[in-house]
Amino acid sequence: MTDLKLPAGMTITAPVKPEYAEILTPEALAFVAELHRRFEPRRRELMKKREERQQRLDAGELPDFLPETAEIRAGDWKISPLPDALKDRRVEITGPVDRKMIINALNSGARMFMADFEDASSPTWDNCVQGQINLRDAVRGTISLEQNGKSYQLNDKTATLLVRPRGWHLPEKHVQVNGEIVYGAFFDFGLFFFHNAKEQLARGAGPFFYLPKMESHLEARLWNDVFNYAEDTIGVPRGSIRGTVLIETIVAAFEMDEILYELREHSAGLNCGRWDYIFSYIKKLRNHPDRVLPDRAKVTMAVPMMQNYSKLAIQTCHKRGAPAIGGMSAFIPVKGDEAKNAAAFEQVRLDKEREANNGHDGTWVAHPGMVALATEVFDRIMPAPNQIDSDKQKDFTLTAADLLTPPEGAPTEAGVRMNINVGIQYLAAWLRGSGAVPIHNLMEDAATAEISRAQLWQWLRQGVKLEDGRTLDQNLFDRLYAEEVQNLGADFADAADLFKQTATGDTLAEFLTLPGYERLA
Ligand SMILES: CC(=O)SCCNC(=O)CCNC(=O)[C@H](O)C(C)(C)COP(=O)(O)OP(=O)(O)OC[C@H]1O[C@@H](n2cnc3c(N)ncnc32)[C@H](O)[C@@H]1OP(=O)(O)O
Ligand SMILES: O=CC(=O)O
Repeated sequence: MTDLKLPAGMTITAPVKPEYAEILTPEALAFVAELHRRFEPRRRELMKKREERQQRLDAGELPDFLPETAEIRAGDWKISPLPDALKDRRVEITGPVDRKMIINALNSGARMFMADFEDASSPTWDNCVQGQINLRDAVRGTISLEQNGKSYQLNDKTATLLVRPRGWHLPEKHVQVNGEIVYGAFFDFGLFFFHNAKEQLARGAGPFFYLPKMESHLEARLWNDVFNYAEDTIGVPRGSIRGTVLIETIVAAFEMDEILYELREHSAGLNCGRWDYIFSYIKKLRNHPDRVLPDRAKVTMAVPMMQNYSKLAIQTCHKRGAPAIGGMSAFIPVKGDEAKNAAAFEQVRLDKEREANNGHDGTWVAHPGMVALATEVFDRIMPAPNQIDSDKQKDFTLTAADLLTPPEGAPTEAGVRMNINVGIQYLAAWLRGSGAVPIHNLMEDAATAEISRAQLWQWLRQGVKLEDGRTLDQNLFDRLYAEEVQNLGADFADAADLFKQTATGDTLAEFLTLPGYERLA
């Protein structure tokens, strides 16, 4: 292991492999330390605001458009013009920062690749630092790999890179400044930006980011201030950084204009992060008996509440000259079963056609096998590079209730069992260091696992009536849970314990990845 030269006040409590020193350089760490010193107090204040808001929601308040920002919503303004590299984003593939996946994603034929330190990655120390090494090599076009007798290297034509750092809530527990933990957002963004921004600009792209899990425009303002500071510090022009904000909390859906406005010099639009959005709906409205959702499989993008969310994002973005990117269908190719495979492709086709017809400017896919299909759909429905200037959704109107009215239907025993089974299987993989896995032929990541455990928590708390008339009480839950755990077997004991803690605790844990992180190396 290697001794690093650390900036004053910084400690690192994890093993540093020799190659990590190429990323954890004194200059890069000094930059991360300064991000922490300047911006951590505001990050904490914003987390406190989240708690206060939750208390008001728990007491019966409902999210709504903010009266104090009405002028911004009514104003006539646009985001800065998009750089050429971000004008056509018809298909974006996403994946963890694993070396092989990065190469495969960049070669997949998708226009863009979002490399994910968030929901698709389990934030072990090694994943986070090795991920930075992988991305550094990807930016420079030198990434390659020999694995299982196969040689991986980049094609001549590759996707444009976007990076999703961890959200404001996730700590990087191995790094401290003056005894305070440095947060993952500062660590991931800081290291990536420091090492790659100038190189990316020189290659005709730029430091492009996806910004996850924000709950208000004030959180977007903090990112914008971080971006200004970062650009000035390394000496690149203002507006070099472009961030696409995931609208993936029910509260942020009421601040889309305001979020674009805060980031207007750095914005690359919005994305409908549907899975976290559903999780957030459950979490934020957990105390509201009239806002209980049916089984996860029934909360599709076709239900009115989700259609309204997609259309509002499109309308808001286009009014501001910004792209509105669609979301992730969890269907992935099914091996060894033609009929199921065809059904998965059909589901993705329907989802992408709905998005393109609504007016989205691009979409997400989880797997290289879905790139050609999504491209064919967008090529057919969106002949121009994007739909920003189209009239689709121009006249769309909605009320707060249209975003908040849940779809009809009661949960089922099968839905309860599926949430337990998938949640535990996912957590077992996450604890082993994999943040995205195929389970029952669907892509599962942290966001989908959050839905599983938050639904169970809310259903139990509300004593919900199942479709067959029985009440989901503790006795019934305990029986179903015990049966599912037994079916999974002893290897899943640790994950089952963590899952139960986050699905049945006295209070609903904010994120399952927080207690989970305490168990990670
Ligand atoms: C809700 C949200 O936040 S969505 C965004 C975050 N989630 C994600 O990004 C998930 C992305 N998807 C994945 O991670 C993967 O597709 C999984 C884990 C679901 C399935 O992966 P696998 O089990 O490896 O699938 P499969 O065996 O079919 O893969 C075939 C090949 O495609 C590659 N592949 C699969 N998915 C991806 C991807 N997203 N990016 C790059 N390569 C991929 C595999 O590495 C494998 O490559 P190889 O043949 O060279 O070994
Ligand atoms: O991050 C994306 C989502 O769907 O959640």
